[in-house]
Amino acid sequence: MQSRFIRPKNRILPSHMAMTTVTDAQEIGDASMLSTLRIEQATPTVLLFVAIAIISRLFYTSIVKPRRSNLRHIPCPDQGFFLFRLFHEPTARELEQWLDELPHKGLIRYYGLWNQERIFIASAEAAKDLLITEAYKFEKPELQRLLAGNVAAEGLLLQEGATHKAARKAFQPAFHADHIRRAYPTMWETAYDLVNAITLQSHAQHHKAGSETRSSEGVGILKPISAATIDIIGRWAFSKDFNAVQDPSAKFGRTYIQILKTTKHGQRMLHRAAIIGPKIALQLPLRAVKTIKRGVSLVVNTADEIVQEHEKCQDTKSNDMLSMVMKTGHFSHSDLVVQTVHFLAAGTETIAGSVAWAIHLLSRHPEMQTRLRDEIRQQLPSPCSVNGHSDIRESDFAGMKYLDAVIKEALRFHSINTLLWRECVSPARILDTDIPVGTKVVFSPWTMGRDPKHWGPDARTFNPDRWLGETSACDNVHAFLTFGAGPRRCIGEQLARAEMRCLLAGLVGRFEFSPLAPEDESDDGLEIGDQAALTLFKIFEHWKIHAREVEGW
Ligand code: HEM
Repeated sequence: MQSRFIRPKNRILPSHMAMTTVTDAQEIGDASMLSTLRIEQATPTVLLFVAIAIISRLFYTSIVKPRRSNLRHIPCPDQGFFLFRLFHEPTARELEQWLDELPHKGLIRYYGLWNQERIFIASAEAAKDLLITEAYKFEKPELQRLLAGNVAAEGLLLQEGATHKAARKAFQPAFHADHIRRAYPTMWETAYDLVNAITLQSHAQHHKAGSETRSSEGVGILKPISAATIDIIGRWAFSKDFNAVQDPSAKFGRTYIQILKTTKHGQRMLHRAAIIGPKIALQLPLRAVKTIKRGVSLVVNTADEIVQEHEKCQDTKSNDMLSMVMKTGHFSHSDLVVQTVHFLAAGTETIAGSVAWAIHLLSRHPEMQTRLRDEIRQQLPSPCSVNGHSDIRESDFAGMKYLDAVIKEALRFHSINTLLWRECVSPARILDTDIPVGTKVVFSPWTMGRDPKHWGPDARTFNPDRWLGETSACDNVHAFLTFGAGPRRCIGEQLARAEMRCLLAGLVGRFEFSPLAPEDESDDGLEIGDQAALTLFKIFEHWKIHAREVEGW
């Protein structure tokens, strides 16, 4: 074959190539020419195959599969032409609309991202079948595993089958009421730190505004609340003082809050990531991806240090969650690291978001806020009083009916988990419908908590008094799904309720909260939070509120 190798002008060859003989060069030239030719010839063919594969898959999932579905008889809303909604995952608000408008018998069928079929649990009876009766026939689907596992690691929430049952058993004693009860002094101390942090922020604002009147800018309370939840889980579960509230620049707290907080822009990125799939999205050279990866690696290293420290002093009778779990001998070192990362995630943002929603709602209902403040001040010592913060006991909260009613109502009205997912892994039955393996099932603590069929005509109104009546607030216990139900029910529920008591009591006892722009906001809070289907991060980082100190406590 004639040599067609031409040394490119101005091209400096690396030294090892500069030694290459002409023959070598010719061969290399011929070979590279051949492969270039092959690639050039092959590229259109490969592209054609890829295009055909994508179109065939789209055709199958969008047109053939829905027509062949065994679940076609389940009522389905009109979602419009599939091509226009291919990249859209319906939000909890859309599901709520279907729940109201579509006649159904407890199940609704709809299409999500990439036109995939979903079965929506539209009644408390159906929720009972999914989460209790048939619980072990459903698992968490891959998309949710990847999204949650990326930040929260494959801990208890994402384990399945026998592995889950054994792990849950090992964790159970640490979440016993007695152990939670002991956390009250720590939680109250953290509430004190939180009140101080917000006071400082508000003073700094007044100073900046140059007056004693409240600043029109408001204060950002979400980060200090998140920091408080990090400090509490650190102290209660791991005997670790992250000091995140007192020192907002402390590395762990700052980084952790950065991973979990989001902006509207961040939410849009998350939605796009869900479209292309988190596996691919997490490989993209994006700043958000780098921030998450850096943050997660810090969390994993910290978790590793925490576990190592516990392993070194196993003899000392530490009573934190990790020590109790280690004593069961169930987990290896690496399992414990994973679970530590997991509990840091599970036990922080959920509570911070719920407290933030409660404050948002109370800020919009001053009469409820005043009633709550009166109860708090009558019943509890100020966390700022000399011994007030360390002497608190669970029994001090015993008569605080209105505080508990406000917490239940905030959890009902704004369940932090808007949508949760399952995939059928062995033939199951929900109500009178056979569910085939592979079916994606969605339940929504948010819509279920606001369904007038279960909660009465004022279901979409924030009304803590509904919990104080003689009769039950709803017609079916499974209509309150904020903590899930059955064997996968939230293991941290009692800890979360205790923490919400302390943080809310500290905040509302001390401050009067009011919205920055009442006329532009609503109880639903779409302006400050998101209805995103696929994420937990429901309140935007930049949300601000007026916080005025109320003297006398
Ligand atoms: C207001 C706060 C909280 C809310 C609303 C909440 C909500 C939930 C829900 C709905 C589930 C069930 C998920 C599903 O079935 O797919 C769950 C599970 C779980 N939660 Fe929570 N949670 C909160 C606080 C906590 C805390 C404080 C912890 C731990 C310290 C925690 C740890 C877990 C774990 C480990 C699971 C998995 C349980 C299992 O699968 O066995 N959560 N949570």
